Amino acid sequence: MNSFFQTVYKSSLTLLTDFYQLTMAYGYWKSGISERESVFHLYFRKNPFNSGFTLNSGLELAIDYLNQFRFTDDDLAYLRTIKGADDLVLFEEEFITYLKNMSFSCNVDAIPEGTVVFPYEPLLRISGPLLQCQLLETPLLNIINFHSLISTKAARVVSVAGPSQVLEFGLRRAQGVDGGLSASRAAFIGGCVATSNTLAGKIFGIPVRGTHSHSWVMAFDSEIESFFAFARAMPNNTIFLVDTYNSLEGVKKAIEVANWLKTQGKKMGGIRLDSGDLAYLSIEARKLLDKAGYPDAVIVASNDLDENVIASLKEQGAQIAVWGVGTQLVTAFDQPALGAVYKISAIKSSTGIWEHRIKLSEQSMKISTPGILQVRRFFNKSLFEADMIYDILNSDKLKSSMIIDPEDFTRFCKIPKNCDYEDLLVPVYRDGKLVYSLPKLSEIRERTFIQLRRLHASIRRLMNPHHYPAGLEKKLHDYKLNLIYKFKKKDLIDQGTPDLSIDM
Ligand SMILES: Nc1ncnc2c1ncn2[C@@H]1O[C@H](COP(=O)(O)OP(=O)(O)OP(=O)(O)O)[C@@H](O)[C@H]1O
Ligand SMILES: O=P(O)(O)OC[C@H]1O[C@H](OP(=O)(O)OP(=O)(O)O)[C@H](O)[C@@H]1O
Ligand SMILES: O=C(O)c1cccnc1
Repeated sequence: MNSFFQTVYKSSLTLLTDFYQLTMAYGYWKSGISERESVFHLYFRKNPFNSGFTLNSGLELAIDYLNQFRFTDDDLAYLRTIKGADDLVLFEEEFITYLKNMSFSCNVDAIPEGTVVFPYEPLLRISGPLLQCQLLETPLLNIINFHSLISTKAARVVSVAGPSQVLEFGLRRAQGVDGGLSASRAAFIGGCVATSNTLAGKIFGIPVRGTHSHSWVMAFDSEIESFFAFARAMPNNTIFLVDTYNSLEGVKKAIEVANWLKTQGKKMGGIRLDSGDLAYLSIEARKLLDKAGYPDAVIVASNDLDENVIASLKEQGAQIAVWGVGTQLVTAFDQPALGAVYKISAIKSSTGIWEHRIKLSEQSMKISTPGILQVRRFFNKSLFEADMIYDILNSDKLKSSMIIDPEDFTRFCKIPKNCDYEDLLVPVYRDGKLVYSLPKLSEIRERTFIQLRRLHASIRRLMNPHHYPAGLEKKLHDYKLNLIYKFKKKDLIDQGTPDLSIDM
């Protein structure tokens, strides 16, 4: 892929961040701590769509963003124009010069795209100068939140549709230009076989597919004339939309054209249904096509489909080989945002010692996890068993095999014995240099399939899925709890709350 952002936007995207990131950057610089080494993690707290998993994606676009992360003269000229309340410039010239000379120097570790992930697991770990890490909060969230959301939705749709294919048809109802393009890429990673979005095909190399619209049929004096014209124009791409006037009558007309195509040595591709009772119509259409000698002609269905409608149609015995899914998929209709956050979890003191940081909240789910985190996935030959979030500064003492739910410490479990394991976050940048070799989009999509196969079916099911065990390693949990008590309930520690030892 060429740079997606530069292809589409042709200018710097460094200012694609919330303004408060720049005011904080200025504040760090004024306070003399802009270069202080710090660690941030990007993670979400709840799987979307009541799903049992989330499919991680968007890393390549995050890399694309980071590769261009520098302030251009244009960006700086704009910053000089921004004024405060008393009409004085906000950013002094020396700070502008600091930004001009800034070059990306962070370490980035990330979970590869196409990996199944779970709440509280860091998808990205950014460490480096405080000011740089801070500025990156908004764009990284923007990219990863949307991408992972749509990939997860696509994985759900594809999992119920399988083994039939899913085409992504969403561009016309996507949220804007990037909403359409990013969604096409994310949907492909989630398992769609192709997109109707031709620019996404060009930029990302996703296969493009398409049928024709109602306007095509309506532009001719009769439906059959329109089918013949389409067949003559493009005899190798003949899926006829049959529902403009009457679906089953439309199928009969498609069969007439198929008979003609046969005389030309060509085969009709099939038909598309786009309204009415898709179960009934597909079953009847299948009978007509089979009877006419076209058992290979595919039936494509579209019309506001999502994973639940597809599951219901399959239960009803619908004879649909290809599903065209648009609006519900690319807008993540039932849950339009993932809600990942980006929090600082450690900072080096002026004497070079790592100090942990924690964000407190009345809601336990919103309390951040301190440390420099990694995710260890345990698995047996066929299935993923459990994920452990641990602090790498404490990894040599990783003896405990207990994980504890970050939201509810009464929920814990032991990692089964004799599992293999792998650490999910892999190096992507070292001192600002890209050290990750980017997989092809087709490889990412393949990874999705393999990853999903390794999740127990009860975790993949659409409704009320089983909870995959993913939690904090016991020492990290104890340490976090201790910090919470230290900040909030110092008196409880004095009374001897169980197991609060910190020896990190
Ligand atoms: N057999 C079925 N079972 C469950 N849902 C279905 C079935 N057939 C179609 N649907 C879905 O029901 C929703 C509404 O279908 P409906 O036929 O009302 O669509 P429509 O666009 O109003 O059709 P029409 O153009 O005929 O008015 C769509 O999401 C469609 O995919
Ligand atoms: O329903 P979705 O999942 O969003 O899938 C895309 C929809 O877009 C098209 O409809 P539209 O009425 O825009 O054009 P058409 O004339 O091609 O049907 C297509 O026929 C689908 O119904
Ligand atoms: O090719 C199609 O059939 C198509 C493309 C976009 C939206 N709806 C249908």
